[in-house]
Amino acid sequence: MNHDLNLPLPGLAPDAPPPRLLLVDDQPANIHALHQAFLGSGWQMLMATQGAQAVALCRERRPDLVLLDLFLADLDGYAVCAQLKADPATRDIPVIFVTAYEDAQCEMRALEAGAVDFIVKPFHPGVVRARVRLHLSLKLQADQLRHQALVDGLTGVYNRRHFDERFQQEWRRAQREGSTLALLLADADHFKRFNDRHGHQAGDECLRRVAQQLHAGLRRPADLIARWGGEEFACILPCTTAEGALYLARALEEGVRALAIAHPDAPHGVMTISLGLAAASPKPGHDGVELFKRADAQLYRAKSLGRARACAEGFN
Ligand SMILES: Nc1nc2c(ncn2[C@@H]2O[C@H](COP(=O)(O)OP(=O)(O)OP(=O)(O)O)[C@@H](O)[C@H]2O)c(=O)[nH]1
Repeated sequence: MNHDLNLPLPGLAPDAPPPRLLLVDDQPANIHALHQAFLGSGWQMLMATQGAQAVALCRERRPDLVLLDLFLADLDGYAVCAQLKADPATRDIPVIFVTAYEDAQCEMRALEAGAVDFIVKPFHPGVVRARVRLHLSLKLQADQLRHQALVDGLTGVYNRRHFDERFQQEWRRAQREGSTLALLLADADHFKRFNDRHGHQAGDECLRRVAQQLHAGLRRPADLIARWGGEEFACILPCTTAEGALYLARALEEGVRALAIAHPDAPHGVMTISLGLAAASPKPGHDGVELFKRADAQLYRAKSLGRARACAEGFN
């Protein structure tokens, strides 16, 4: 039993899945020896005997850490590490080299290629575990910080900064692919009155529930919701026409209404939202500002028609 593996891993949330390690070595016996070092950890082990296979596994399965042999039959470890560091999807995965070459030049090259550590074979299993634990916990803590930077602290949906970035990406993608992108703006109705009657804490709780309901109501993996500010939310709906977005917006409105959050000072007696949306097939040289203006005008129309509804251009 490796007792050090039973210690809590700093940075690993209690409900998080177990960490995933990728072991890369052209000799199955070496993979077996590394694997033995982590027996009893409950961690997930992935294995590769070739460099290209290791890179592909990193892209597909996103391990939390890679233990990488220096000499492989196809790509050498430096090339594997450099490829991982060059790809935004894999660059944050820490790489530890494990090699029989106790040579300062090799170690320098490994660190220059982006490795976080260098272990010489034959290794002591306890030392490998200690180093892996250290780099794994640093990586998990960095993951948490990266995640917090994208998320709105109150509601748990994405924040406006992340929304702006993703909107630009989706806008460019729609330009390239000639597809239609819809933008949906949603605003809680008479929210000032809700705060005034129930207090800000209850207002915050209400916003959390509305945000989670909106999030749960999005149907496609590429759809994204963010808190746009205050009591307003924005959704990006890639590959969606105005008609499709209106269908979704109506379902979102019904979903929030069905939460039945008591709001005695609002016409329906419960919290409702108003939504405005617009869709565009972006042309080269156009930015998304106009789309925001058009969605905002429809939100204004929904408010002025009595709230608790969704409006889109060309639809009553
Ligand atoms: N509790 C809480 N209130 C917030 C938060 N952000 C914004 N608000 C409040 O939301 C209210 C928005 O008020 P208004 O913009 O007048 O809109 P409204 O009362 O919702 O009225 P309509 O939008 O016209 O239906 C203000 O009282 C803000 O203080 C927040 O994070 N928590």
